[in-house]
Amino acid sequence: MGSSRWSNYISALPRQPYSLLYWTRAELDRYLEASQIRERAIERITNVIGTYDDLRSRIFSKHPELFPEEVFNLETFKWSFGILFSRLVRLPSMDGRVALVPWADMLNHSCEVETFLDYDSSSRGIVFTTDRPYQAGEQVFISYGRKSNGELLLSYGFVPKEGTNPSDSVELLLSLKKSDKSYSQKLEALRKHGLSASQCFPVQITGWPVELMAYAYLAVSPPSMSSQFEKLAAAASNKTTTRKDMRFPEIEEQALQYILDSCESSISKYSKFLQESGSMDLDVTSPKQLNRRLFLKQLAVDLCTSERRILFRAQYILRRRLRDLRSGELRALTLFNGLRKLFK
Ligand SMILES: C[S@@+](CC[C@H](N)C(=O)[O-])C[C@H]1O[C@@H](n2cnc3c(N)ncnc32)[C@H](O)[C@@H]1O
Repeated sequence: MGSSRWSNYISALPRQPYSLLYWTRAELDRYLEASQIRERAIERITNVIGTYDDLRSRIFSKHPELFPEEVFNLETFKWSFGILFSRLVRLPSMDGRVALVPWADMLNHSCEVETFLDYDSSSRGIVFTTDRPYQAGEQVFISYGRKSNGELLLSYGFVPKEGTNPSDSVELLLSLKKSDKSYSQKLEALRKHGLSASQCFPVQITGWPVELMAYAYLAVSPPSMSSQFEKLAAAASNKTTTRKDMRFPEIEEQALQYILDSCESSISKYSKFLQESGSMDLDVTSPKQLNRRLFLKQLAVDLCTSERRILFRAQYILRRRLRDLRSGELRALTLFNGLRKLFK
């Protein structure tokens, strides 16, 4: 490596990138059970290990003289991916191609700046133009992209302070009910559009996407609406143009209640973890192990607190809409009964 022009750069890279790639399965289960980011981490780890196993059986093991085990092993492979996930830069001027940009990748992320790295064809180099003035000696930040706290933890191993990330979101899991009379018809419509019986949708502090609403409408729609299943599945998968004004007043209340139920079940998982986290780490044998556990737990507590905060907001909005809908219905019913009495 010493002969490489990149040797100084490579030796300055962290020995263990901070990312969920380095959490064990037991740590993911213990600390991130409430968050959907756990599934993303498991998927990512499985993919990295799967890719390594595939390369080892097809190439490394057949050419050990070119790929010696002491260099091309799972640990170094994982390290390389950890480095890539935490340092790759997407370059908009090069059709979004990704690159490792030595030294520029030493810049830390701030959710408050809109400064991105990009390729500049006139100087044939990577440039970044800051969106604010900096004093000499002040730390300069860039943006790693509009990512949620969960995505930042997944790839970069840190969680911004609660309430400071305007791009923060939480994945809400919605599922078709197995007892639904139209279960198989709905599932068929979903599959046709690349979705499944359980689906995650991002919820932000400002609200939720129309795709989530379409999925909820589909989940609660009665068999009499079967002609709409296809259209709703398409809207849930973001494959339709007519979804902006999609409303079904006859099942709106059920759809909102269905989202609220999912939201509340998710909130209770977060609350359980946050409540139990105080007394979680007493069963350790070494100070090193204790330090690691406390560090990971703090990251998990920060993530879960920020995700639950978004769900609390969604819960508030949903309850208010339901209350308005129900009081509107009640007013209409009272009016109707009044008129009936009048004509008796
Ligand atoms: C592209 S590197 C940034 C440079 C890093 N300080 C270094 O020299 O290795 C990304 C890593 O920096 C750290 N990092 C970046 N921004 C951060 C922030 N706002 N808070 C905490 N850690 C941050 C995380 O460990 C992340 O995995």
